[in-house]
Formats: sequence, structure tokens, C-alpha cells
Amino acid sequence: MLLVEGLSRTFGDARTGEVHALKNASFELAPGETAGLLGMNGAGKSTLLRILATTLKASAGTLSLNGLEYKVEGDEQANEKIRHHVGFLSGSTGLYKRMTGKETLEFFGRMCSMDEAELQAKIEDFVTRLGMVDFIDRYTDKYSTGQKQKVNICRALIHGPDLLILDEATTGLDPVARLQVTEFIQKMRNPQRMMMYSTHYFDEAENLCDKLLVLHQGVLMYSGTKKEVLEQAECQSLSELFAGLAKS
Ligand SMILES: Nc1ncnc2c1ncn2[C@@H]1O[C@H](COP(=O)(O)OP(=O)(O)OP(=O)(O)O)[C@@H](O)[C@H]1O
Repeated sequence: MLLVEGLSRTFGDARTGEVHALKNASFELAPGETAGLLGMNGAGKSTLLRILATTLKASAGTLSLNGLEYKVEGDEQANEKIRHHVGFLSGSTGLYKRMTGKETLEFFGRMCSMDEAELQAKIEDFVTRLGMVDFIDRYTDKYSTGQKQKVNICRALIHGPDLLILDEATTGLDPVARLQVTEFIQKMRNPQRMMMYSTHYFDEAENLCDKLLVLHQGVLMYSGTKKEVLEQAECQSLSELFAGLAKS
């Protein structure tokens, strides 16, 4: 279970003084659930996801993942424990150029102290499922955007995290790669795993996610199933909902 209560984050800004990127966000995610995080540019999606991944400190609030408490004030040991159960992929995740895709996955699996036989079996399974046979043994600096993203997703999943956080995982992919990646993510669902999936593509949010979280100007405006969100917003479609937000 992921419990988020009153999470906020304020950044100092030289020009405006302060940016309230996230304001008092609260929500829950049950085991097996996938939540789609929607919001316009600058809405606060990455800020929320980075806090969940413990790579960014919150200014206030609490979160717990399967009973493990996140310490806002920065208790590294406590946050490190959570990190072991989280997989995080952001749009800007980089790869080591002088490693092959396979070496990259081996490196991260070994960092998580995975059993070697289990690691190799998992890599083989991922390579087959995501169609990576042709490039997995090449250096990653020769990869296309789609090839890089496939390795990045596998890297986030290699240790079998309870919470998988995907921040714009399919941005920049061609339609075929996008479909392959979303189908793979769908298959990676299991009754224990929770997923947070931020995207600008409504079709992905609708097809992959059990519930939606709509952030606007740092505020979690709507949350629930798509039907519930549309009812709360009194809209017929997500396009209509966002057209309304864009005007506010
Ligand atoms: N390190 C920072 N310093 C100052 N302001 C920041 C910082 N990081 C984010 N912000 C601001 O916080 C707000 C939320 O940014 P965030 O990146 O979370 O939005 P987002 O919803 O992920 O946007 P996008 O869809 O464009 O990726 C924005 O106004 C952004 O400029």
C-alpha cells in the first residue's frame, strides 16, 4: 500500500521568490493498482514522482510504502530502505555509454544483490519480451531513443520493485516502440506491484491505469477512476477537462 498525506514541495526561485510546485497532495494506491498522473507542463508531476522515488526531499507531508515511512527531514537510512522497493524511470534517465545494454542491466541487478542465475534469467526474459535481441550486446551510445528507453525500463524493473514509477516513459518513441513499451508495462503488472505512470498521452492513461490523478498548478485537483474524475470535473472527456484547465 502506498499512502501519501499532505505532500508539498516549494522551490526557491531567483526571479519570483518561491515556486509551490506541489501543494498538500494526498492519495492512496492499493497493491496491484496503477495510477496515471496527468497534468500540463509545470503542473508538478515530476516533483511528486521524484519525492516518491526519494530522490527529492518534500517540504512537508508523509508517505509510507508497505509500512516503510519516508522521512521528510531526510533520514537517509529510512529513505534508503524505501528506495530498495522502488523502480524509477524519468524521461531524462541516462545510460552509461561505455556499457552494453546487457552489462547495464547486470550492473544494476548486482547493485541490488540479486542472485546471478535469477538476474540472467530475468534479463533473457526482458530481452525476448521487448524485442531487444539485436542490440542488447551493443554499446548504449549507439542506441536509438526507443532502444535506450527499453533498457531504461528494464533497469527500473530488474530488482522487482513494489512501486514502479514511470515519468513520461514513452515520450519521443515512435508508435511501434510506444506500443511495445506500453504492452510490456501492462505485462509487468502483478497483484503486489503498484505503478505511478505520468504521461501526456490520454490513451495510455486510459488503457494502462486503474485510476487517474490530475495535477494542476501543484494541486491534486481530481482523483479516482476515469469515470469518477470526469464526474468530479463535470466533463465528457479528458480533452474537455484539460481544455478547461488550460483556461484557468
Ligand atoms: N529545481 C527547481 N527549482 C525551481 N523550480 C523548480 C525546480 N524543479 C521544478 N520546478 C518548478 O516546479 C514546477 C513543477 O515542475 P515539474 O517539473 O514538477 O512539472 P511537470 O508537471 O513534471 O512538468 P512537465 O510536464 O513539463 O515535465 C514548475 O513551475 C517548475 O518550473
